Amino acid sequence: MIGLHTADEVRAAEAPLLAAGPEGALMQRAATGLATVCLRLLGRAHGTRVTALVGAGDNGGDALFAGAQLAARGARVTAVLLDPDRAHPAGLARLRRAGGRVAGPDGPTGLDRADLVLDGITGLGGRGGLRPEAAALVVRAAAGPGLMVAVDLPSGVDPDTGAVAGRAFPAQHTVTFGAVKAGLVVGEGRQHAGQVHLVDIGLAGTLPRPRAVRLTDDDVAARLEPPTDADDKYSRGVVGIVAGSATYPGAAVLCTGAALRTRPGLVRYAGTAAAGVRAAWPEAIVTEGRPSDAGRVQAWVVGPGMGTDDGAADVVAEVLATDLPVLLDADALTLVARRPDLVRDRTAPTVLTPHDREFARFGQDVGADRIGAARRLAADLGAVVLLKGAATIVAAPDGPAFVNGTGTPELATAGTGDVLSGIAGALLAAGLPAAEAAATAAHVHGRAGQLAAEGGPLIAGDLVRRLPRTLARLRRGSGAGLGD
Ligand SMILES: NC(=O)C1=CN([C@@H]2O[C@H](COP(=O)(O)OP(=O)(O)OC[C@H]3O[C@@H](n4cnc5c(N)ncnc54)[C@H](OP(=O)(O)O)[C@@H]3O)[C@@H](O)[C@H]2O)[C@@H](O)CC1
Ligand SMILES: Nc1ncnc2c1ncn2[C@@H]1O[C@H](COP(=O)(O)OP(=O)(O)O)[C@@H](O)[C@H]1O
Ligand SMILES: [K+]
Repeated sequence: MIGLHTADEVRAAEAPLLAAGPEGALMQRAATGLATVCLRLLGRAHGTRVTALVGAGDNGGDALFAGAQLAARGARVTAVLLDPDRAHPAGLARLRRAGGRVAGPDGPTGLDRADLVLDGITGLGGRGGLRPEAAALVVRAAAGPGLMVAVDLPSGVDPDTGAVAGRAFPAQHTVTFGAVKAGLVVGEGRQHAGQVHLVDIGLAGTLPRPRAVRLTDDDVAARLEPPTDADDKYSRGVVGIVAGSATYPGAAVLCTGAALRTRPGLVRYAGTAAAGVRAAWPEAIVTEGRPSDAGRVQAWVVGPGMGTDDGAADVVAEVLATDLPVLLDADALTLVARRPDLVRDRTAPTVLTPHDREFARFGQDVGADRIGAARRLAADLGAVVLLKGAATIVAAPDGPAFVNGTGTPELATAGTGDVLSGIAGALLAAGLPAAEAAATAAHVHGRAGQLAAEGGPLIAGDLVRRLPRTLARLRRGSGAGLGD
């Protein structure tokens, strides 16, 4: 698992190391790591042109020291000082000694010919939207040809939430120090961070247990155990699905197919799309009746495409009255938003899987702090909330939140959410704790999307078809060609 940390946690972890000295040692580690990544990205230093945007804090110090290292290897480095009187003195001296040039924002910045731009305007100390002069420099940098590399985090991105107020540095790479900041992997911060490179500056022993994490392929593989000799179709977990309608069987077909393809022990379907499901998936056990007619299951998935009429409301209430894990999606979310006590009163686990508009039906917009928003709704309802998005969040009333790291924008197509529900339902039925089932499902779903997108634009059914291969690759190990 990769820990995702806040600015305060990183600062607290740095404190004892700073106190133990020697002075500047941490910054040297950071700058060396930064210069090393830049060299790798440039291929060579000699003859390249680097412009470092330098604010008045230690983030600017990192950029100056790294710039000095690149200059010492033959790069033509220009440091653009936003606040010349306050630029990190030792870093500035080192850059000058190494042959680097220094300019103000209105001087010869070299941005129009740079091979690489280092963004050292603000890091952990940045607050609110970038000030006008910094924002203008970022616009000029983005218009130039240089590879955009953020120091610690893109200036203008909130380190904890990923919120961007106004403009932020649109990095292609972010070299971050000591720990991955949560703001780099969620919301707008994720869009601005590009590829994140973590430089070890020795904080591992002093960082607290993270309040947010990202699962790796290996973490997920460990939660996807294949069947053993001792298994039978019941022992692998029976999932029950209530979705779709006679007129719109699509959601039911996708959801049932995804559950079958994730953990094909047994899938039961109850609802008015029975004919469509039966035709698509003869392996499922299908009833036109109510959930109570379906036979025994270990977890329910309720909602995709089922409608919001009184009949649907009754079915949702019936399922929530069981003592089984229940996943609520789509129309079921609309219904429980009107009667949240149906969720609050449960003792068995409940998972809600809203996108932003469905989330808002519970009374508050998601806003810029997506992890915080998911946590708040989870605490309010006493349930697991999977908030969909480019980086899907899973939060429970307690324990760490999960920020998903897989997926592709190609997933923004109708029906992919129905597939996610089916995958998650199968993992719930298999007995995974609710938050882990949801987070594992989001990871698998994203990997299936990446695999499907290799063949061009995808439709939701492609995910179902790719699930067996996705699961096989994950189980074989992360070196099996499903890179980030
Ligand atoms: N501590 C350590 O040992 C290590 C620290 N490390 C590095 O230090 C970084 C933290 O440095 P930091 O604390 O000096 O703050 P930093 O990110 O440079 O920002 C402060 C500057 O930004 C300015 N500013 C603020 N908001 C702004 C805005 N909206 N728009 C424009 N400007 C704005 C603010 O201006 P002021 O308010 O003072 O006028 C001030 O000048 C950290 O991210 C990592 O890179 C590493 O070397 C590892 C070891
Ligand atoms: N830009 C994007 N990048 C990555 N994943 C996305 C993006 N947009 C949507 N997704 C994913 O696609 C799925 C869409 O689900 P949902 O909105 O419920 O669709 P539907 O209701 O049509 O099934 C979610 O898993 C979401 O995380
Ligand atoms: K920065």
